[in-house]
Amino acid sequence: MSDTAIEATGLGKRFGRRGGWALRDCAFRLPAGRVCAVVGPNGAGKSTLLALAAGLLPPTEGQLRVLGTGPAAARPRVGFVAQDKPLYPQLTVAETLRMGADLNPGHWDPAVAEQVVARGDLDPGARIRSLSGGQRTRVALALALGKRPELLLLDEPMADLDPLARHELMGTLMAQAAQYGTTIAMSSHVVAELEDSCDHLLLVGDGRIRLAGDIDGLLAAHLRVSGAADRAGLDAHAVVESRVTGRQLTALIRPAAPLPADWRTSAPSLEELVLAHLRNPQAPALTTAPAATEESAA
Ligand SMILES: Nc1ncnc2c1ncn2[C@@H]1O[C@H](COP(=O)(O)OP(=O)(O)OP(=O)(O)O)[C@@H](O)[C@H]1O
Repeated sequence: MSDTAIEATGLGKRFGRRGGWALRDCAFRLPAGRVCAVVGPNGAGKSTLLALAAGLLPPTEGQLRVLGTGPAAARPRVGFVAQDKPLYPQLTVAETLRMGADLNPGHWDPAVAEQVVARGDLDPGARIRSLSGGQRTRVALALALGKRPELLLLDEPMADLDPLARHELMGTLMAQAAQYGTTIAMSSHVVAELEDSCDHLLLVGDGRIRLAGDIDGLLAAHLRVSGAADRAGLDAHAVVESRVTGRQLTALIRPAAPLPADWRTSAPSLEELVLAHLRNPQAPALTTAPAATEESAA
């Protein structure tokens, strides 16, 4: 089994010959067994990236390896829940799960799928078209989890779930990851929701990878600093954002040299780190790949 779930090199996707690039020059590695948050503003390219990894879209340029092979070849081992949760509206919940079993001979876990549905109090005889958005999400997640995939790609899976359902389904996902070593890549706009469950981050902005790597490593590489207003003191460091209020300078930096002794420092939270990069699209990118200890600053 490959120790890498997804690896992209020079990956680009353009829709149509004259369309703009939805993704460009993307390079990152997601090690197997990680739970990865995929974050970024609207239109950044998150759905495109997940659909490429699911083998539903061909890349325009570059390479994408999934579970040690091409995305199309990896599809039987990958569960994908798209943003619009496509299901057959005329089928019942039970028929949908039976279809899941038929489509995944030899690796279908009926107990997992039925448990996800049952916890939502869904009537197995109910037609998909009669379900609410959140209930459909539950059925789509049941299908994806029942497949017992090695890699789960989830595009905003929690967006239309109520808080209790979010909590419960996030718990189910984490249990799956812990029990079977499933790699999960999950996009969301709610960073606080990902903080406790994810250990890896992909921040996509304007079709580029802005941050990629182990969350602890990315957080450790950044410092929130404050001190006397002297921007020159920042010159030695990679600055994500800085602000002067009166005589006070505050900044989020990647320190590259010893800091002045009178600066106060604190560790940023994941939400602070992500928001600072979203507010400052020109901030230098950082990609860390644990196995290769590769680091690049663009
Ligand atoms: N099928 C398509 N045809 C043409 N352009 C597309 C298509 N799908 C996506 N795009 C474009 O690619 C870019 C990235 O879109 P994508 O859906 O991947 O972003 P996203 O990060 O998932 O956004 P959101 O957070 O709003 O869901 C956007 O500019 C979008 O307009």
